Amino acid sequence: MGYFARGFTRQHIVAIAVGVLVAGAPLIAFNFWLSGVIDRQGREEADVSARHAIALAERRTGEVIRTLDTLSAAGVVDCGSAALEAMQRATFDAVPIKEIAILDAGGRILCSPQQRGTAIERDVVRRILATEAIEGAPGYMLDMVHLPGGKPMVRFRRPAGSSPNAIAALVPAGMFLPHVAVHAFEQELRDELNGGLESGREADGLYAAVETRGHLILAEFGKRPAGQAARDGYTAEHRSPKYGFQVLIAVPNRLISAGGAEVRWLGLFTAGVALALLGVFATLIARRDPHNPVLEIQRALAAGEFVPYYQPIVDITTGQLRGAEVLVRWKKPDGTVVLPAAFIPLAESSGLIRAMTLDLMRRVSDEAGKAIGERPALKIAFNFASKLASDETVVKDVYGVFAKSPIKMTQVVLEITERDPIESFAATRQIIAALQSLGIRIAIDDVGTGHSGLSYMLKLGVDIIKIDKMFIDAIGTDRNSTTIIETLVDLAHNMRMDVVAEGVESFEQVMHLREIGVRSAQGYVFAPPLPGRAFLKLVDAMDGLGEQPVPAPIEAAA
Ligand SMILES: Nc1nc2c(ncn2[C@@H]2O[C@H](COP(=O)(O)O[C@H]3[C@@H](O)[C@H](n4cnc5c(=O)[nH]c(N)nc54)O[C@@H]3COP(=O)(O)O)[C@@H](O)[C@H]2O)c(=O)[nH]1
Repeated sequence: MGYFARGFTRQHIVAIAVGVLVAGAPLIAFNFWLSGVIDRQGREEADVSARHAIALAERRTGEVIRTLDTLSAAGVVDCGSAALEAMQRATFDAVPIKEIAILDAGGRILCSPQQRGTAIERDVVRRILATEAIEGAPGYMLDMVHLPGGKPMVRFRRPAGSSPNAIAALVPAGMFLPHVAVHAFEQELRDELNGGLESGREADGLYAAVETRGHLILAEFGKRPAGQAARDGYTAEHRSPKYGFQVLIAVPNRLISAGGAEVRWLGLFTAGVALALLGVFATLIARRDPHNPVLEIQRALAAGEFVPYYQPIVDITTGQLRGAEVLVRWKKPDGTVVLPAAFIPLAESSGLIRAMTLDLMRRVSDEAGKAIGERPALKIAFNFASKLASDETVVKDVYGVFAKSPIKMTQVVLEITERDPIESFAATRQIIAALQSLGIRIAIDDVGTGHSGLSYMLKLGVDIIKIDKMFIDAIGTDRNSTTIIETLVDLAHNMRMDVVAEGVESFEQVMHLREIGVRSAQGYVFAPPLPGRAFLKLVDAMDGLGEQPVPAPIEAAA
């Protein structure tokens, strides 16, 4: 109890209630929807059954009328042996007819192939309950007949030729409403109906009837619902356009819903399992390790915690600002600033580097776009992971950023490092060409540190080479490094490429680089990577300076 009291706060209870609601609402909605579908289906089935029953009653009536018409036309008007034989054959051929008889003008049976004995004897045991003319069949009368101990019968009768006699056919009432007429019902309904029809017992709330327009009931089972019972169910009614018969099938709602019980349970079970799986999935997502570094980067990216720092690039022959290299920093909400070495490798391996690079470009455009755009001589360089340089869709994205930016394409430099191997030389070459066609320039970064070989990298058709700090550090101490730098500078000049020296930390290095013909350099001797505001101040301050000697170092801001 103590644990419960301590462990569950109001928020927990609200969260659980919300969870139950969120999980339960779709189930309730689904159940609601399913009930609607089942009810609609049940009603449609009742309608279909009623239409079947009407079709059947029409077919049977038509068959009886055709048979009697044929006999009458063939001269079957009395009790001669030929007439009796024809009546016997017709009884055998017409499925619904159980007996054909010749009646006298008073309606008494004169003879029938199925009946032996005198007419008087037969009339004593046969009772006429009701009589009505048949709509759509001129000259025909319909009698409801009761046989002793037998099932209810329907008798069709017409004049026998021009004689005063009549010819009549006896049809069991059940022929107008057999169980096949309701075959479309769900199993439960079928059982009810069949049970009702075959056993004679009252179907539980289910009612079906075929009646004439004058409400003479030809066949029925069940108890006709009235009042509330009628309101608590659905009644399908269909009328025969030929003979005016009407079929009524009344199904209580209880049976309609019962018909779909299996479907409902199956549906609810499936929906429940799907929701449970969703729940498990959602829990797993919620429980994902909050310290997963890739998720952390993803979150920080969405929160805008990756910001650009700008390291100035200086013309060491004039002292003018030539532009800047953008270096990303992770500014955490607690104020700590994380250097790229701690997250760039993971951003690259997880694929987040693309979003990060494009985000950085947009931020630079927002923050320094105006200042840079107003000074066309300034260039802005971005580190461009070699993975990105082999993805052709990136060209469109980079274009999308700078097409809307005050920074012109011709001011943009993308630095591809020599340190990482190139995944596909052909694709990279193509993408570089596409970027260059926009006016963007491409630099090889960290030259001298990779395994690809400079000549291989140069085949990519780049515009700038950036000499790595490693060689700059060795100026004045290692002759080989100095020779390598001189060779690189010569090579670059011969190939009409620009050279930028990186990681320049001393005035001696600046002097040496200037002597061997290097014009652009970046390094702590001028400035560390600066946050946006400091960089913009520097851009402003450098405006007034004409051709000046190399500027004095600026204090690192981060
Ligand atoms: N794909 C991307 N990679 C990026 C991005 N931003 C940075 N990086 C990569 O991280 C590497 C390390 O960057 P950083 O820690 O910012 O270091 C740079 C400078 O701060 C540092 N530097 C510059 N001048 C000096 C100096 O005089 N002395 C000294 N000790 N260090 C100096 O060097 C790094 C310059 O990097 P680069 O020119 O790119 O080689 C960095 O190397 C990038 O690969 C990014 O947005 N995307």
